Amino acid sequence: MATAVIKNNFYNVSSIVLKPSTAIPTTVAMCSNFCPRISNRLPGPPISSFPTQPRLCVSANAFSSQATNATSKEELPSRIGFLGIGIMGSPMAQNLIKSGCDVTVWNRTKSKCDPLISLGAKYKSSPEEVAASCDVTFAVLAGPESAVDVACGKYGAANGLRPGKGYVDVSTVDGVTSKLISKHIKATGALFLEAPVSGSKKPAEDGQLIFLTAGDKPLYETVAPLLDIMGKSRFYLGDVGNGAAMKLVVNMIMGSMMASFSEGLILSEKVGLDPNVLVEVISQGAISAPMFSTKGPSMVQATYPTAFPLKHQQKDLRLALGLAESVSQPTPIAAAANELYKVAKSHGLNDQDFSAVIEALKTKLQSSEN
Ligand SMILES: NC(=O)C1=CN([C@@H]2O[C@H](COP(=O)(O)OP(=O)(O)OC[C@H]3O[C@@H](n4cnc5c(N)ncnc54)[C@H](OP(=O)(O)O)[C@@H]3O)[C@@H](O)[C@H]2O)C=CC1
Ligand SMILES: O=CCCC(=O)O
Repeated sequence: MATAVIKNNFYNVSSIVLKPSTAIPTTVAMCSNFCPRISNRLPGPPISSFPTQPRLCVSANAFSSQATNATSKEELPSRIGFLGIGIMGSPMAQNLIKSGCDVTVWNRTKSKCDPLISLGAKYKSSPEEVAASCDVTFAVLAGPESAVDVACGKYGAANGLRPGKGYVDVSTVDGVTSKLISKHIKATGALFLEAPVSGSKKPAEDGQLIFLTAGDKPLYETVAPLLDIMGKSRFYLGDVGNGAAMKLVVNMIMGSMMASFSEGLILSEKVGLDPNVLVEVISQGAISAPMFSTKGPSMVQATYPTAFPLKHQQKDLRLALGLAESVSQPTPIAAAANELYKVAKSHGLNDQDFSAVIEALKTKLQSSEN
């Protein structure tokens, strides 16, 4: 059982029901004032278009007795670094800047930093320089290799860290990689938090991400107000590796759901049904999911505007299968889904949205490749 922390209070998560509009419980509704109050403590102009949806903060039961309201006693980190300005990193950094935070950015492809620099961000030419000039540095990188390289490589962030600083890795990686990065970061005397996110491009833009954190609790408490600017809820899950594992399990389920949904859309059309009607039927029943309603109509049109790149979904399935293998847990559905994403990649769909996996099921596409 997990407990929810909202302002100074702890709640049994199962007793909290988030409903739209007037049905929001008082205790949860209190939290809608949370971020503007925090943001007013940050330097810079007040937020005009800041998301005001409720924030839910959850920590694993084992930690609930120590959990405190992070907003009541922490010193806000005044200089924030951001490494990796991609689909996710860009809107996340943008929300911090718009909230008045002092943000310094770096990206391998420098031009992607330009819009953030226009908004007031500073720029440094290496992860090392960013980490050296900031109190807390966030990283949102493609996967294990880039996350290790940017944190621990030549000119990597670890070179700029020292006691009193913190490093928060938001990239989706496996637990082994996260522990390796943690070891390097902690060897400098700095603190480490893994903080992969659930939620895609739009939730990142809207400050509605779900943070799955693990690692140094004091750093979690320090960055909590920043997580609340970028997200709608945060989970503290204990030791490094638990956040990565939670993220991989979630994305394993998501990847399998999308593959199954794709089969359903294709089959419905083949037997003469309107796949748009299938999307509508699904939306009204027990298997309704925002993912199906949001992506279904564009999948029927065979368009895949990228929110979550297909190559990253296949990476996450690969890492999830490794996680399952490490504990000898059969995951046949995820293994089959992974094969489908690999076929989609072989058709050059790497950078399309992961919903493009449906293309791997199209007979015409497959036979034209044979
Ligand atoms: N998009 C989504 O919906 C979500 C993504 N995630 C995860 O967040 C992370 C980022 O995703 P997203 O923003 O979509 O991905 P993008 O592909 O848009 O961005 C990847 C980032 O990693 C950088 N990068 C890649 N390789 C290297 C390298 N070798 N050295 C240095 N930097 C490198 C890229 O730099 P450059 O610009 O130079 O290529 C870019 O900044 C991934 O781990 C992903 O799985 C998590 C939740 C949702
Ligand atoms: O890692 C990507 C997750 C995408 C999502 O949660 O919608």
